[in-house]
Amino acid sequence: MMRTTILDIQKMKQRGERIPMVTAYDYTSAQIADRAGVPMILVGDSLGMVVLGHTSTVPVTLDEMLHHTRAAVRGTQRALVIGDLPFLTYTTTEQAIQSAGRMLQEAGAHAVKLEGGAAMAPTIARLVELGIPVMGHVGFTPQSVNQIGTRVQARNATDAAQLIEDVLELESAGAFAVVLELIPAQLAAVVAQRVRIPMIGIGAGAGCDGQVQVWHDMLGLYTDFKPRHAKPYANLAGIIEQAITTYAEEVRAGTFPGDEHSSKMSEEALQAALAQTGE
Ligand SMILES: Nc1nc(=O)c2c([nH]1)NC[C@@H]1CN(c3ccc(C(=O)N[C@@H](CCC(=O)O)C(=O)O)cc3)CN21
Ligand SMILES: CC(C)C(=O)C(=O)O
Ligand SMILES: [Mg+2]
Repeated sequence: MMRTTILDIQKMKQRGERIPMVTAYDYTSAQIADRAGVPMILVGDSLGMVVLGHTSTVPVTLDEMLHHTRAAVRGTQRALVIGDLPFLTYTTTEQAIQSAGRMLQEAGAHAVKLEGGAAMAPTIARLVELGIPVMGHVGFTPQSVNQIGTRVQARNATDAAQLIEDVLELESAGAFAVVLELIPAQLAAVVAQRVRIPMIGIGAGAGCDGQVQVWHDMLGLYTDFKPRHAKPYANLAGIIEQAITTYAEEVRAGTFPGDEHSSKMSEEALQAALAQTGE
């Protein structure tokens, strides 16, 4: 089966097909997402929160991202896997080339994502020139949480106009798609109509060309907080807790393991072994 390419993703927009994307952080989950037919998987730096237990994405390192991306890539056959570049790993074009290069060469990602608007355009243009597909990310950019807090962005006219400019710059720089996070739905819809490249929303309304959800949020696995933009399609935390509770009860009661989970040897072999131990 052929791997999804950035051209396939862009064709989806041209055909008016909406694009589902989900995060995944390891082999098993990426395998499930791939089997479900999701064309793009993001190994997000949100792993700092939902996998590593930090309170923001700021502490996440490139080595941690490479470690998880390698595992996720191994789980996929069809999905395009995007590695999120973490905080302060793309502060110059040279550093971005190093970081993105490791993401593709060492971790096997097929593209990278980085946060920022017009200011990132020269860096993105150079990465694209070198053959590295880049996804942009504007609106609420979690790596700037210490500067902007966690709230809907670009609500006033000035900020909304700036966001439109930012996306146009990213498109000109050669970004193959852009994440729009936590911006008003009407603004996201207008932006999506104005550009040829897919706009992937999270908390940005139904007018985007695609959507992205964090694995743990959409499956009900992360219970520290539930962002407004997240829809729990399952309550896996509850299901898992119940399964582990039942397991613990069965171990305590001696009803697990059963014969079907165990193996046997011949009584003769056992007696012979006991004889040899000097009984
Ligand atoms: N579990 C999880 N889900 C995410 O979507 C996510 C992460 N972690 N970590 C990285 C970033 C951070 N994100 C966040 C974090 C907090 C809010 C939040 O507190 N949202 C407010 C709405 C703010 C507003 O409306 O102004 C909320 O009440 O949900 C949103 C996105 C999105 N990403
Ligand atoms: C929320 C998405 C877009 C992201 O950047 C992440 O999961 O890190
Ligand atoms: Mg991220």
